[in-house]
Order: sequence, then structure tokens, then C-alpha cells
Amino acid sequence: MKVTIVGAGAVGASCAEYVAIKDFASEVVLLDIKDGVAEGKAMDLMQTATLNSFDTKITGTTNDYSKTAGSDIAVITSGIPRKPGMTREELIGINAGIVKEVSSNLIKHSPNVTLIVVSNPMDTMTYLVHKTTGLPKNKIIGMGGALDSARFKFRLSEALECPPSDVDGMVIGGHSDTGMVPLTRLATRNSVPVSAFLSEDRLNQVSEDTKVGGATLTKLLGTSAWYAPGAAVSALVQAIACDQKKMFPCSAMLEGEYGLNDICIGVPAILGKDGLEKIVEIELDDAESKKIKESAEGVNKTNALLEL
Ligand SMILES: NC(=O)c1ccc[n+]([C@@H]2O[C@H](COP(=O)([O-])OP(=O)(O)OC[C@H]3O[C@@H](n4cnc5c(N)ncnc54)[C@H](O)[C@@H]3O)[C@@H](O)[C@H]2O)c1
Ligand SMILES: O=C(O)C[C@H](O)C(=O)O
Repeated sequence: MKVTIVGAGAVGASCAEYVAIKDFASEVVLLDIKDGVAEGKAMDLMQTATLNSFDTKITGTTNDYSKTAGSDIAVITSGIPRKPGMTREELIGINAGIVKEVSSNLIKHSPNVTLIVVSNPMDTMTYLVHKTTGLPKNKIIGMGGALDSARFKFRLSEALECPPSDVDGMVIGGHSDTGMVPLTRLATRNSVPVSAFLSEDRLNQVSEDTKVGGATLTKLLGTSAWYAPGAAVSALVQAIACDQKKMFPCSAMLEGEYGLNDICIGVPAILGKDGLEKIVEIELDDAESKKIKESAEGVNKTNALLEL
């Protein structure tokens, strides 16, 4: 199993580290445009192999796509991150060109690759890859919901004063400060609805904190987050590489599901060896359906800025 990660920055390197530590891939190639950075990070990570007990071979390259040939899965994290006060949507001008060029280079050398798009604004970048590459739709997956759901579960565990592992929950919708739809109605602590423990006001607070999860970290760090993003991407990579049939909310191209068409937005999906194998349609109540529709309007507005 060969995994390429384009962008050896904060998220790309974190993802490479988690993939290696989980030890399910034979090879990880890191590629970056900055001279020596991918090679340096690959070497640094390889020097953790005996300490962290993994056999995954990690190599780095400065923009040489021939080194990525035959990749089964490729992750696109190349592009600029936001600074405090910015929205993800403001990154479109620079990142669209990068994502378009990178996806095309990857496919030239790995025509059967499954692409996981991470660069922001992620739903629009995923849409761009669908529109410009010609890859089948099951082979293009946007990562956002897995991260947002992990943050949701963390915020719920804080409110419930319990370990995060006691909590289950999911965030669907666009990966943006206003577009996320945390499904509080369906969230549980060991099968018990969280509404049995938390007031409506407290649950609303959890939702709001979840939606601005990325912005909160960007304000604290001066740039956007990388540990949870890297872990979330590695979970998607593992689900595909190991044919796990796990369900994650992913940005998928919709053709009528949830009443939406010609848009990539976060919906529950089953991931396995064929990439995004199935979109799961869950029944939403009226309030949730309204929120998804509004979220889609936001994503469509950003998509309209693409020069396709
Ligand atoms: N979808 C998500 O949930 C999520 C989570 C975190 C970050 N992000 C996004 O991921 C992207 C990367 O974030 P980061 O914190 O790792 O940024 P970073 O600046 O640390 O790393 C980005 C890397 O991309 C490289 N790069 C730029 N253009 C390139 C090109 N044409 N080819 C190859 N490499 C190129 C840069 O040299 C840099 O090393 C940002 O757009 C950020 O907003 C998305
Ligand atoms: O917040 C960001 O800009 C990065 C990423 O989308 C995140 O949610 O951490």
C-alpha cells in the first residue's frame, strides 16, 4: 500500500506520522514544493521508526512526481492555511490553482489513485478536483467532517465531564465556521441521548464551539491546527487502505442525496477499498434539513468563485 502526501507542512507531516505509527502502509511519500523540506521531514520521521515501532518506509521529494508513481491513495494538503481573523473561504484564490495542478500531476503518475482533499476551502477544493480530473466520484473524498466530529465529541465530553471515548456524534454539512451541522439530536453517551444529561442551552453552546473549532485554534496558534487534522486524515487513509467499511462524514459529490445536486458537502459515507463506497442517507428533522440547505447555499457561493 503506497500513500502519497502532497504538502509536507504541518498537516501533511502530522498525517504522515500517524499513518506510519499505525503501521498499515508499506510506503509513504511526502512531496513538497519547498526545496528539501519533504526530504528533511521524511528523514526526521524515519528516525522515529525504532522508537515508535513501525516498518512503514517514508521518503521525501521536492516536487518530483515520478516518486509518487503507483500510489494507491494520495492526500492533498498543499496550499496556504488561514491566519487569525480569516475565513477558510478567503484561501480560494491561492489554493485553487495549487490543488488543480497537484491533483493533475498525481493522476498522471497514479491513474488509479484515490484522492483525499484537505486543502481549504475544502468542500470547494473537492468540487474542483471532481470537475477537473475525470476521476470516478468514489475516488475523490474531502476530509472535514471526520475532524469536525472529533471536535464535537471532545466538546460534548467537556460538557458531560466524561472521557471522549464515552461519546458518539457526528457533524455533517460544509466545513466552514457557519456551515457545520453538529447533529446534537443523535449524539449519545454510551447509547443514551446527550439531551438526557445536558440542557438545550448547553447543547447549543457545544454546537457553536464545534463550528468555530478551527477558528478558535487558529487564534491560539497563529495558524491553523494540525494534530487533529492529521489524525483525521490518517483515519480516512486507514479505512480505505484496510478496507474497513467505516462510516465517516466526508465531503462527497451529491447527485440528489439530501435533496442536493452538483455539490461536495459533508455527509455520512462508508469508506473501504473502493474509496467512498456509499453515501448514507439518514433521516433529518426539519431544523437539520433547513441547516443543511443553508450550508449548501454557502458552499455553492464559494464554488461559484471557481474558474472552471
Ligand atoms: N480540511 C481540513 O479539515 C483541514 C484541516 C487543517 C488544515 N487544512 C488546510 O490544509 C492546508 C495545509 O495546512 P498546513 O497547516 O499544513 O499548512 P502549511 O503551510 O504548514 O503546509 C502547506 C505546505 O504546502 C506546500 N505547498 C504549497 N504549494 C505547493 C505545491 N504546489 N506543491 C506541493 N506543495 C506545496 C507548502 O510548501 C507547505 O509546506 C491549508 O489549506 C489548511 O487550511 C484543512
Ligand atoms: O481552521 C482551519 O482553517 C483549518 C481546518 O479547516 C480546521 O478546521 O482545523
